[in-house]
Amino acid sequence: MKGLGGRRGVAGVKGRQAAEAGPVSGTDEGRESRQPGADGGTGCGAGGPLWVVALGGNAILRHGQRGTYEEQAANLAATAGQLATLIARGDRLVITHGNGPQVGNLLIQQEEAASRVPPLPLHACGAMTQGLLGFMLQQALERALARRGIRRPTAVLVTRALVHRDDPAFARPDKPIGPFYPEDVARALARERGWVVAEDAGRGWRRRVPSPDPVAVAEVAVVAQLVAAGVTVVAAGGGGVPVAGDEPVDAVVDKDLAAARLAVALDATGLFVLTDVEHVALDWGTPRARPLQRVTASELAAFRDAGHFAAGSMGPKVEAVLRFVEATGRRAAIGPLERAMDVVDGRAGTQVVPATAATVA
Ligand SMILES: Nc1ncnc2c1ncn2[C@@H]1O[C@H](COP(=O)(O)OP(=O)(O)O)[C@@H](O)[C@H]1O
Ligand SMILES: NC(=O)OP(=O)(O)O
Repeated sequence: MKGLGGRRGVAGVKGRQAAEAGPVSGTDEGRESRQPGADGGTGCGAGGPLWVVALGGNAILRHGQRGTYEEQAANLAATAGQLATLIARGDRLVITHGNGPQVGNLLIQQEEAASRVPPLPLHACGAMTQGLLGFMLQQALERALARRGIRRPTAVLVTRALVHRDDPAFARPDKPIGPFYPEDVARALARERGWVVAEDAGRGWRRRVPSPDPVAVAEVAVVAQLVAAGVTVVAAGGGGVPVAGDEPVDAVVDKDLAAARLAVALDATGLFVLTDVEHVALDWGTPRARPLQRVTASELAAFRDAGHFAAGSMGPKVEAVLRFVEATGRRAAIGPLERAMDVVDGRAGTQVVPATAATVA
């Protein structure tokens, strides 16, 4: 993976400097890095800035929806519209997406039909969700681009996330999957089916499964080749199928952490985690809650260490952007999906910058 590139940005030195300057106005960052000949030697070739974008659950399934195919296709059409605006102006995208609701639902289908058809294990369900959701995103994206008169291929890669077999996460299931339940129903399911359940960020109770830390994304070199060929790539969907050594393991990897691994390995210009809140908040869920608009990585790390970000929801997102900013010295952000371009351009969300002075709003 080292061979994919040195510390020069995909966008070249000028583009990197623009990216490091933190939130930018308009599309200066993109214009800078779209100059001919810009090639950071990453293996991703020349072109516009390369953003790794992690799509949160609401990109595919909104809270309160049951998760029908039609609901998910409609949500993805809206999501694709946001992403198409970026592609249309020349930005290059590698996209990861969540699968928590879908993989949990699929696992229930395995369990409840087990007397009639052989149930498939969790990691197989993860692979299936990668294929299906990637396909649905691919369809939506190519349609959204076609409406703008743009023909740009999208490739969906079934991707593996390399994990350690002795990761402590296997003993401490904390990844929420599947539907939300009232507490009493969740506790009854835990008793009857042996599930681990816990409350999820004030929204209800959910089943939890282990979520080992992705050490690397196995197919990153292929992702780089596709990007270099001008292809928009959907990879590490659902965080990637977790594999320890050469064995798949039953777990669900966090897609934000997988996105950070991808972004660092690809030497991406920026990492953007798109979700359903305007900002990351301190003292979230309390009357003292206040949004973070622009922070340095070290400030954000201090807030993390003080316990501001919940495991299984905001915690991994914060960890992901910190890893990217600390490893590359470039900007990352967490912000609302419906303002994707503003988040990318530094006008919305929580902008995380390397070391320059940042104001905590
Ligand atoms: N400190 C925080 N600031 C903002 N949101 C938080 C915070 N802690 C937990 N959350 C919750 O995290 C959710 C986003 O996490 P999650 O639902 O896992 O995202 P996604 O499915 O979009 O990847 C928000 O909708 C909010 O309910
Ligand atoms: N795999 C994963 O991180 O899914 P969610 O984003 O839906 O939790």
